[in-house]
Amino acid sequence: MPSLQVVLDEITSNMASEVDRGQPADFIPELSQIDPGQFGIAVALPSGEVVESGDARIPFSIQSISKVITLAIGLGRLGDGLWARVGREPSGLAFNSILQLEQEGACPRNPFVNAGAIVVTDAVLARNEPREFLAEILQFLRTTSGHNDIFINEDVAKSEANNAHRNWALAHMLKSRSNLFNEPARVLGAYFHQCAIEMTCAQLASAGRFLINANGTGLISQDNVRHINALMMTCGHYDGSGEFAYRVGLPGKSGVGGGILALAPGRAAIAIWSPGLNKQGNSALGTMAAEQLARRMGWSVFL
Ligand SMILES: NC(=O)CC[C@H](N)C(=O)O
Repeated sequence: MPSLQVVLDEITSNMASEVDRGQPADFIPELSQIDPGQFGIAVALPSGEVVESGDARIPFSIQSISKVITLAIGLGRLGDGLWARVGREPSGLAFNSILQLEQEGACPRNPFVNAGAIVVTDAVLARNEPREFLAEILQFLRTTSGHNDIFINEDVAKSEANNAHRNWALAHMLKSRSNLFNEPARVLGAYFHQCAIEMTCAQLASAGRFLINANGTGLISQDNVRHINALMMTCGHYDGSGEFAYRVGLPGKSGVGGGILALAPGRAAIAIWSPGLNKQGNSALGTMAAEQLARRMGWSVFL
């Protein structure tokens, strides 16, 4: 088995020479400014050791990776009751697609497409204040990562709120179908802020360890670990989920900030960041790096 540090350094140097780095998200103006030349990777092992390379200590916007945390909290709190409001099937459509919600009724396909994530945020928010909801998510991430310096970037949250017309459409559609308890503005305020949490690769990999532990942890049951891994594998990269499973062979969740959290069950939690996105809105170099890492370490769950 090659040394993990050597493999990560090799991948970082491979990525430095990639010319086709994708485009940073353009629908959140604050994110469109970010330099696509950056690349970071960190791997957290069950022992707690974290191995990293490249820009692994630069905070980035975790965006949709936050949906994994709200799902973990939602499943813990509501159990299977959550599935009355959101499905568990891949959508085969873009993360912000409106199509299925109109065609199929109130229940979004899965908790990772925006419509489904907005429902999960609504369910976890319930009657609480948005600041209590956000404090709970930050606390979850600080506890699991062991890092207290994890914060929300208000400018990113505002930038999205002012431009996320599709999310406003989705939230109003959900409300019109009686699958939102709170008012759209209240849910989306919470949702834009959870997406605007910033973390480094080193912090995110450490936090991700709660999802590679076969025995569950104090925070989440073994069943929920397995269920969340399954959903990350089938739905975590939207209409790029099949491609990610084919190339990488690991459960993963992407965000339009260019981050990816991938899990090698029982072995490693992996965080990769590079801001340029591919056509499906997933990190272009992040996917490539995850593929190289899984192959070099023999970590694909499909052998
Ligand atoms: N895929 C993503 O990261 C999307 C998150 C973004 N905040 C949105 O709701 O559109």
